[in-house]
Amino acid sequence: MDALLRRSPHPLLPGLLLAVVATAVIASTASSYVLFLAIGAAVNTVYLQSYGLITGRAGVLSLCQLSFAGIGAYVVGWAHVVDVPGGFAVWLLLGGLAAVVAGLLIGLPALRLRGVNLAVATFAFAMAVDVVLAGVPFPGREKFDFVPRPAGFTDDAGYFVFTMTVVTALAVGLWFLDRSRTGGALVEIRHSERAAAAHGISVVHGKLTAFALSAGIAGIGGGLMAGRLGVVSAISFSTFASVTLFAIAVFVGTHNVEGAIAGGLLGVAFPVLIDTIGVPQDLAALFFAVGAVQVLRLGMSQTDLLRAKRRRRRVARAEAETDEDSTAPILHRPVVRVGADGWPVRDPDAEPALEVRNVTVRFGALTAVDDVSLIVPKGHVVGLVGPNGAGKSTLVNTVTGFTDRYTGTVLLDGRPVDKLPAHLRARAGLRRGFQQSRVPTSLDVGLFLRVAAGRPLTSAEVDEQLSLFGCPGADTPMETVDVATRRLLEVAGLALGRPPVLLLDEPAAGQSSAETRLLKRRISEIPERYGTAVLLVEHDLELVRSTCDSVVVMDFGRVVASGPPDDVLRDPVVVSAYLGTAALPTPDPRRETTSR
Ligand SMILES: Nc1ncnc2c1ncn2[C@@H]1O[C@H](COP(=O)(O)OP(=O)(O)OP(=O)(O)O)[C@@H](O)[C@H]1O
Repeated sequence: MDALLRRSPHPLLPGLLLAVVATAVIASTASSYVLFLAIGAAVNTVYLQSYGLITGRAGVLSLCQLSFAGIGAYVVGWAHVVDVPGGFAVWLLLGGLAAVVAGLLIGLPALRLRGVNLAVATFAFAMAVDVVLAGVPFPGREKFDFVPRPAGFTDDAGYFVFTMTVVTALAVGLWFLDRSRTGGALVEIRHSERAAAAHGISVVHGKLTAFALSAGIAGIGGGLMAGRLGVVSAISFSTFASVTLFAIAVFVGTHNVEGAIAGGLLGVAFPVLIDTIGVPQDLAALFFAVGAVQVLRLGMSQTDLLRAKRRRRRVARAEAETDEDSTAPILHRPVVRVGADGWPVRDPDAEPALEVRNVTVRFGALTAVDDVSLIVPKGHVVGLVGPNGAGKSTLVNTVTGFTDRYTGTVLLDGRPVDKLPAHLRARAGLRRGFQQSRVPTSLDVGLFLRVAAGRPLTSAEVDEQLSLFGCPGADTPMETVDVATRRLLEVAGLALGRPPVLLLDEPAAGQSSAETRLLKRRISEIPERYGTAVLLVEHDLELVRSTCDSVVVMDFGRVVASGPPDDVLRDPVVVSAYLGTAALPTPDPRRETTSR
C-alpha cells in the first residue's frame, strides 16, 4: 500500500521527454499566428512559475510580479541599445538579476506585513512602477530599435523553442527546489511561521529568498517578452495584467508544473476564444477573478483538486489490493545502552542541558508562569505536568523564544539564550514540537523529516528513522498520512536533528494505545540514541511515569512539586492540587528496580 501511495521516484524524465516532444511538434507544425500565441503562452508560463514560487509555495500574496517582468524587459532593451556583449542570453540573465535586486528591495520593507496588508503593499509598488514605466519609454522604443532574438532562434518557431527551453529549465530548477530543504522551508513558512522558526528556519530569510527568486523568474519572463515583441511598452506589465495573472495563478494552482503551463495557455487562449464569439477580451479577467474567488472559498486550486482526485483513486486501489497485515510488529533497533531491566541507564550527576532560572511571564494581570526554575540534565527525560492552564505551554513558548515578554534566564548548555529569537534558539539546539500538529501537508514524508531535522540527512538515515517510528515511506505525500502519524513524524524529525534539548508538547495527544506504546519506547530512547535531553509536557501520566527520569509539576504558573516520577505522582500535595486519586498510574515493578 505504501508503495502505491508514493510518488513516482523520477517524474522528471517523462516530464522532460513530454516537453521536448510537444515543443518539437508545435514548432514544426504550427502556423506563424499560432506560434506567436504559443510564445505568449510560454512567456505567461514563466510569469506564472514566478507566482507559483512566491504565492503558491511561500504563501506571500504578491500582486507586483509583472513589475519585476517590466524591469527585466527594460534591462534587456537597455542592454541591446548600449550593446552589452554576450547577446540575448546574457541580457536575459542581466534582466533577471536586476529583477532579483528589485525583489529584495520590495521584500525587505514588506517583511513585517502579512496577508491583505502585504497584497496592498505589493499592489502599491505595481502602481508606482506603472507610473514610472509610462513616463520613461523602454530603450529602443522611440526609434523602433527592435531587440534581436538569439542567434539561431530568430524566427517564430526558433524563438518558441528558445522560450520553451527557458520554461523547461525553470521547471527543472523548481522541481529540485521542491525537493530541497529550502523548498520545504518555504512551504513550512506558508503553513506556519511558528513551526518554521521552531525548526530553525529564518522566516525573514525564507521570504526574502522567495521574493528574490520569484522576481528573478519574472524578470527573465519580461526579457523573453522583449524578444517576442521586439519593442515593449508599459501596458504589457501593467498592474491590471499583474492582478489578472495573480487570479489565474490562484485559480489554476501554478505551484504545480502542470498548473503553470495550463495557466500560461489559459491566459492567452481564453481571451482569443471569447473574442471569436464577440465578447471583449478584457472580460476574460472577470472570469479568472471569479475562478480565483471560487478557489479561495474551496481552499484548493484546480490542479490541487485534480492531484487530490488522482491520489484518492490510488488510495482506493491500494486499499482494495492491500494484503498487508496491519498487526505486523514494527522492527525496532535495540537501544544503545540498557540496564539489566531493559530500560536505558542514565547518569544521576549529569550536567544541565537546559536550565530555566526564575522565569516569570505575565499576560496583563495574569501571571501565567510565576518564578519557575527547573533543570533538564544531559541525557535525561524530564516530565512537565499540571492541570489545564497551569502554564506549561507558556513555559515551553518562553524557553524556545516564542514569548519575549518574560523575566528570568534560560540557559542552554550553561549559556544564556534570552537574547536569541526563536529560529536562532532552534539552531543553537533548543528544538520544540507543538501541541497542535503544524505539519505542512503539501510536503512528502522524507522532505518533512529533513526540514524538521534542520540538518542534511542521508536517505539511509531518513529510511531508518521512518522504520523506527513505524511511519510510511519517504515518498509518501504528507496529506495521505493520518494526524496521529504526523505527530509521530514530528517527533521523529526533531529527534533526528540531534539537538542538545528537545521540548515535546503533548506528543501523545490523539494517538492510539499502540502508537502511544511505540512513542513511549522511542521517547525513552531519545537521550541515548540522539544525545538529546527531553522536556516532555504530557497529560498521559502513564507515559510520563514510564519515560521520565524526573517530573516537575506546575499549578497556577508555579512549580508545586518535582522529583522521581513515582514519588511525585503520589505526593499528596500533587494529588489534591491536581491529579485526583483515580488518575494515579500504577507503579511499574521494572522501574522500581531501575538503577537511575
Ligand atoms: N497569549 C496569551 N494571552 C493571554 N493569556 C494567555 C496567553 N497564553 C496563555 N494564556 C493564559 O496563561 C495561562 C497558562 O496557559 P498555558 O496554555 O500555558 O497552560 P497549559 O498548562 O499549557 O494548559 P494546557 O495543558 O491546557 O495546554 C492560562 O490561563 C491561559 O489562558
